[in-house]
Amino acid sequence: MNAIEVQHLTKNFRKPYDKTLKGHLTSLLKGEKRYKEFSALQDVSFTVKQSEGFAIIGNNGAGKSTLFKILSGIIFPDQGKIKINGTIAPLIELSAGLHRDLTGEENIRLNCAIFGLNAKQIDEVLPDIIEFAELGEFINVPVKFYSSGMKARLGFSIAVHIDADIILIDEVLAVGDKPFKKKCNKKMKELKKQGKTLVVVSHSLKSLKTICDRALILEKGKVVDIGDIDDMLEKYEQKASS
Ligand SMILES: Nc1ncnc2c1ncn2[C@@H]1O[C@H](COP(=O)(O)OP(=O)(O)OP(=O)(O)O)[C@@H](O)[C@H]1O
Repeated sequence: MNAIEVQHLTKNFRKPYDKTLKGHLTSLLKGEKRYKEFSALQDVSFTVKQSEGFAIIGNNGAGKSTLFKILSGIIFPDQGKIKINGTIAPLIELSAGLHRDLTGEENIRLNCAIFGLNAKQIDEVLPDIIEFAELGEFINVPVKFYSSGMKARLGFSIAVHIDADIILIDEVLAVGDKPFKKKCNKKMKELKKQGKTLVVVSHSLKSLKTICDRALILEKGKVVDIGDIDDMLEKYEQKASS
């Protein structure tokens, strides 16, 4: 069964023309357009199978985060269809989903409640999330005082413990230290064995190899290729070095 089906997805954004204030005012008076439209995603189609590890690879600005935001329901596409079979836990951008004035523990409770866990379920899962995050005393400190690595620990730990069917992981492995990255990789492999679907964005290609079965290469919002992870990484690296 497919966990995710994406068909002909297109997302346009508006970018202001690079003009001086005088230029903008002149355009305004002349009734000229002050923005140009561009496609962050253009006719993107792919499927992710259940319990598959699926990587999205692409250079800066290729559209990876935009695609993740659409999959998580944070923003909507202009065109295209998405079908998600199951519950989804998005771990996108480090601080997204974490409230800066709440402590680590309060953020865990809040995120679990938003995901639909009741008070008893939250009490059950809370010790596991705290233990995995390894934040020590900082679990009782507001998140605004956390480093990016600490936020990544908390976000990752919440996302992998709330028992979602599909987990979206965006670049979290880039900021964690070596022992934590190792622990995350191990956890992701365990989750796959349990039948969870993982969709991962990372510039750390080596770690993708151990977690993902297939990959999609995005370039300027368009799908270049989809296939076996080793083939796609080789293709991407060849392109980068040419
Ligand atoms: N809200 C927005 N308004 C206007 N343009 C945007 C918006 N969000 C993203 N973009 C643009 O869309 C394009 C794709 O951005 P996106 O963040 O999805 O790329 P990415 O592949 O995740 O890049 P990176 O690897 O640097 O994180 C970029 O040109 C970016 O400037």
